[in-house]
Amino acid sequence: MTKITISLIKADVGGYPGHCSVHPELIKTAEEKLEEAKKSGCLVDYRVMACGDDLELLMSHRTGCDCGDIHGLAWETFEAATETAKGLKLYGYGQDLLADAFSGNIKGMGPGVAEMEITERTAEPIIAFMMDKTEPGAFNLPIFKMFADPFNTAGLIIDPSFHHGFTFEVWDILEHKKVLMNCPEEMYDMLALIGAKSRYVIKRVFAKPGSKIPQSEPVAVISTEKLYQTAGKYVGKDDPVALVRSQSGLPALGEVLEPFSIGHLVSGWMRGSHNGPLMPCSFDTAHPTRFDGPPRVIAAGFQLAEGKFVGPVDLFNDLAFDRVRQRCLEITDYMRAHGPFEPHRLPMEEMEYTTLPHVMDCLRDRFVDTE
Ligand SMILES: O=C(COP(=O)(O)O)[C@@H](O)[C@H](O)[C@H](O)COP(=O)(O)O
Ligand SMILES: [Mg+2]
Ligand SMILES: [Mg+2]
Ligand SMILES: [Mg+2]
Repeated sequence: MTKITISLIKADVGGYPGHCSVHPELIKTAEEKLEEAKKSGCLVDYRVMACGDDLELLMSHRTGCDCGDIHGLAWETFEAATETAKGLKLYGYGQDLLADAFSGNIKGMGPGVAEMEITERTAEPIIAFMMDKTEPGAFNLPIFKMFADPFNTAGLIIDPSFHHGFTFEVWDILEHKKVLMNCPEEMYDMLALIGAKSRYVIKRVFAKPGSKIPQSEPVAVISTEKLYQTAGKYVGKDDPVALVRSQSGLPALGEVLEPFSIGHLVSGWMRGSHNGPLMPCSFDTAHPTRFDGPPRVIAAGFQLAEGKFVGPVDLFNDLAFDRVRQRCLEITDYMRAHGPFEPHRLPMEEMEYTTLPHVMDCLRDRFVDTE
């Protein structure tokens, strides 16, 4: 059977008001471009979604990962949406389009990319996670819990088809290196890395030998693009996305969603410079307003049908997540009370890529030696 590729490519091409949400006209522009591509046979299917001020293009096609045509289509779609944003004088139009022209692969040009080429199973549940006002490392804890924590995923204990665990591909995003680590065998070593979430990020998860899923195909993939590395300065947060497959030899849907019941602390929020709780929310409430936050995550659930998307179901639009939302609001009050003090504000090393160094530059000459 021909494989299908799922590409989730996102960019902030303008918000309204400020960095709060995506205007419906941008969604319409993107849908028109992708509908054309579907009619021409370039795409099998697509959905356009939004989280905060980020425009999210979910596409299925048969041309594999890193395909120039698909990345070019995403780039052109973001350019068209930028024109719409410009016309409406939306805030920061074209914000994440850091390159002047498309050059074959959208990676390193500003947008975030999560792509997987898979053999579609008889029934293929897939979840697209989209975050705003945070960075790729925000996925480390939930992805770890889904695929490696038996207190989260009962299947690791009781389902023989994945009792042997999973393999994680971890990237060092500063040194541009990667390593494959097996869980549970190397769990403690892996946690030593991925606990440092601003540097080491989980890029992919693979099934192990003996699984129902081919080992060469990822079961989860996360966007790891760091905008400041492309732009050389702070131009907004990376606002990552992820694709996760589920059920039948993989964590069940409920095991995939369970890690988001914590409201774990992530960095981002106001000016990309603060720690705060990641709040799971419905599509309709993914508009970060309080202190430009708190950081949000939405989950869109689909079944694949020969590459077509059946869905989405707005998975966090469920009262079962009300209590975590309440807890996130309490944590928000508590963290906000710290104002400019750490650990609400990020530590100095992580402020290096924000606008704070410019303020520090002005103070430099005033310092004299202590005794
Ligand atoms: O982090 C933020 C935006 O991130 P985003 O665009 O979602 O990646 C915001 O908090 C802005 O940094 C803040 O609103 C200030 O924005 P500017 O006035 O500098 O554009
Ligand atoms: Mg923005
Ligand atoms: Mg954003
Ligand atoms: Mg951003």
